[in-house]
Amino acid sequence: MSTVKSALTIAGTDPTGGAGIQADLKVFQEREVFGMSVVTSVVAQNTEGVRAVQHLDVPFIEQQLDAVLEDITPDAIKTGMIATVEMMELIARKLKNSSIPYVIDPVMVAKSGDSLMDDTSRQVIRETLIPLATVVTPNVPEAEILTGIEIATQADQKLAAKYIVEELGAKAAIVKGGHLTGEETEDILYTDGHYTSYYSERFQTKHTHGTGCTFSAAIAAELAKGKSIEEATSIGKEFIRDAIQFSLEIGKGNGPTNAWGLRLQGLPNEGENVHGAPIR
Ligand SMILES: Nc1ncnc2c1ncn2[C@@H]1O[C@H](COP(=O)(O)OP(=O)(O)OP(=O)(O)O)[C@@H](O)[C@H]1O
Ligand SMILES: Cc1ncc(CO)c(N)n1
Repeated sequence: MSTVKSALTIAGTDPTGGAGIQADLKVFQEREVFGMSVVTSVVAQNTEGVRAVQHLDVPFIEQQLDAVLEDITPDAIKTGMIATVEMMELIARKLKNSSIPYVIDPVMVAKSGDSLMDDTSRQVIRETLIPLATVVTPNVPEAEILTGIEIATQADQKLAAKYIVEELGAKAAIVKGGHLTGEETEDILYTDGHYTSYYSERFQTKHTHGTGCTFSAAIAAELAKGKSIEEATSIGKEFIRDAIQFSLEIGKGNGPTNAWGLRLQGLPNEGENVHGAPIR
């Protein structure tokens, strides 16, 4: 029996591989958990923006979920783009009595500004999915929609994180500071009555496609390995820092994060792989 832990992502797709399901699977692989995925929406997007979206039928999403869950029990679950109320209700029904750590990245708008969740769902996610979450990882605009609190400062981030736990019923919330300004980014975790801040330098780069997906997938992977919420967030923050510092100039728009991080700080030398080992 394998001792490798597994994680399941339930999310939308990005054919350029930088966000959504594809990003999550790369992060799971890099964090050494076995990655599994259920697709909710197929998105025609690239580093420049979203061109079109097709939502899969809810009964078909259910068939995918059943196929995985009746075979393999994941050690952690992450949801990303869950665009409609019907999809949320399905996932809530499936996860209601589960004790599997569950990370919600409440994806609403892509970096390009394109909407990935309809208006009703932005409200309904509060009642359906958030109460089931082990960790919710909103960026500033998402936290504002979830809580109704305008966020401009660290104190506002704290209020919002506490609201998501105390009022909406999540076990923990991390209000990310990527959208604020300053020399550092500060992500604020609230859980069990305590705040913890996670910092990194703010890199001046436009290559931030998929940062939210990468961060939350890394946290889910660490929870799958049995780490505490605080430890998982700390590892996730280091992981996303490296993935942004060495983000990849791939595509014509905002390039993707680099899940290899420190191991690929530039292009590999000719004849070598990302580990610096010869390609045979
Ligand atoms: N320029 C930057 N330099 C360093 N860290 C950053 C930068 N931008 C974002 N981060 C960090 O990346 C993580 C993801 O945050 P962000 O707010 O960008 O997520 P997001 O907006 O949900 O991303 P996405 O566009 O994928 O939805 C957080 O830990 C945040 O602090
Ligand atoms: C499918 C998907 N999920 C999340 C994001 C947010 O980056 C995106 N661009 N696409």
